Amino acid sequence: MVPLLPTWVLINHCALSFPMAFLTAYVLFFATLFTSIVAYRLSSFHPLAKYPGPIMCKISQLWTVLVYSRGKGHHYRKMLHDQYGPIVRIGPNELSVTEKDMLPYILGSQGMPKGPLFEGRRMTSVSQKDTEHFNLIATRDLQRHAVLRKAWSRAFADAPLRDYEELMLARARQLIHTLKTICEKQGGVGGVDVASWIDYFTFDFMGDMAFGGGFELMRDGDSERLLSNMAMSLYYACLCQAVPWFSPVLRKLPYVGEPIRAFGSFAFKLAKIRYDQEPDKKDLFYHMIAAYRADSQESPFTLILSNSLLAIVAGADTTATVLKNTIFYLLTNPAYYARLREEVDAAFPPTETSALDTRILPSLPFLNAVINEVLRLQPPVSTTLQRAPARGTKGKLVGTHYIKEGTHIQVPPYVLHRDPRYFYPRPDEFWPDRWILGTSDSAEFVLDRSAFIPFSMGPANCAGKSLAMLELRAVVSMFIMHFDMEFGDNFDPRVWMESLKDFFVLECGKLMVKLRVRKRKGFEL
Ligand code: HEM
Repeated sequence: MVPLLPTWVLINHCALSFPMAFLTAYVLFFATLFTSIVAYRLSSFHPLAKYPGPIMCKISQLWTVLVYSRGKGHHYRKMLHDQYGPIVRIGPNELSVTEKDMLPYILGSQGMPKGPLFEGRRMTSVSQKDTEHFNLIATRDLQRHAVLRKAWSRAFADAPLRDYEELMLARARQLIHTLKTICEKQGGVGGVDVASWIDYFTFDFMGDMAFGGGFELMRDGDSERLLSNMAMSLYYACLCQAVPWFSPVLRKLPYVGEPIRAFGSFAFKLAKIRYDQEPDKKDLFYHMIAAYRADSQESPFTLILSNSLLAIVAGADTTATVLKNTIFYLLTNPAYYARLREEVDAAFPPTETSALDTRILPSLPFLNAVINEVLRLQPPVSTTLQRAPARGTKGKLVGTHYIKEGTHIQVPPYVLHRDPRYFYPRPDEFWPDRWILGTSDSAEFVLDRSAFIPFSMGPANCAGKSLAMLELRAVVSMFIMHFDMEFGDNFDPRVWMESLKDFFVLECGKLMVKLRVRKRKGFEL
């Protein structure tokens, strides 16, 4: 409407025809609007004016979209912090922080609710008002988050964990058995893309855990293209997270939105099946519904539907990434691989014929050091832990920094974990021994566990952390026990590193490995 006034002026005073006047008025209007916005964002009046950062970031979020579309957002963020320091302006209204003393005020119990990024990531077309349809991770309202979180937390208490452990070990045995069969068929040495098999395994297990079964990727392959639909959905979610208003538009686009819709209808189908029939074994939703009923009158179907995608994405992809990277780092460092094998073999001596005893695993120092080191160097959620002052509060004091409502903060674990102030020496290198040397902050050695946040921290930290650690320890140990591994012919570690893409969850490429079944007594599957 506003440009109609200059249109009238141009027609009457400059003798322009209506179409020319109309066009000129619109061009002038938007040029003035954009110039004013850019001028304001770069001016000293902007609430984030005092923070350093690249000019492109200060001008528009579209710059961030461009950077993240290439998958190297984690490298870019590290470069920004190396250049500008621990607090960087990474968007017109956004800061990135690696100052660990500020973490409790951002992520911790004195912290803030989730930021707008979580709206951009939503894969289903749920309106802003239908808050009961948001899953846990996408819920920005603190009270609503607390209700949902209680259900998730109860579903990960000790007793439910034992139920999931049984399911996880059954699937892990299936994975090892399948890989052994491949080795036999290939004359003793199986050349396989371990990355795909790990994806199949984590997906099958999440299916068992969340829906009482349903996926058989290890057995049947991925004919429904679940993994590629999930990967594309994550990619689009990653692009939209910086521009949440674009998310509903993108979902509706005919070709581009197809994988998101396919993945959404797949989750709907599973949720429906799960709602209609109780599984034989107690699964995630069995425990969640029981906990939820005590606090809410809402239909369990809504709970299942809204959280089903979250269970798969949060549980399968993250754990798979760490498993793949653990195998990668071990094969790149044969001395560490040999040391880990020694430790695992000693813990489960050849006379032992029983299956893996998971109770022993948390006490194996090198196993845990290796896993921590992988989580440190390649945290699956690398850069985008975002929080913002609660709506209507005007702002929040974060340490000594006042953050106004309408601006937000991200914490990038990838950068924090490589900060020499917290991990020193060799902050960028795979050096598991730092976890064995222990906590210290002398000039020669620093290991600051309070800056180690692969599972985030505070009230919205990873709900599945205990399960993830159980799974990581067990599956890594089983690979070590049952196989001799080396990289496949022509495998180039640089290509692997290049394949790691920060699409909000770290994505990986192919991991070609030669597997040889170990000739060793014991270790029954
Ligand atoms: C190594 C594996 C895993 C890593 C590194 C990891 C990491 C994380 C991180 C960093 C967050 C916070 C995300 C944010 O605030 O943006 C998170 C949240 C979450 N994770 Fe995990 N996760 C892993 C495995 C799992 C598993 C196995 C589950 C089980 C299904 C799970 C369930 C969740 C849930 C439900 C949330 C949302 C918590 C909330 O908003 O309160 N995660 N995870």
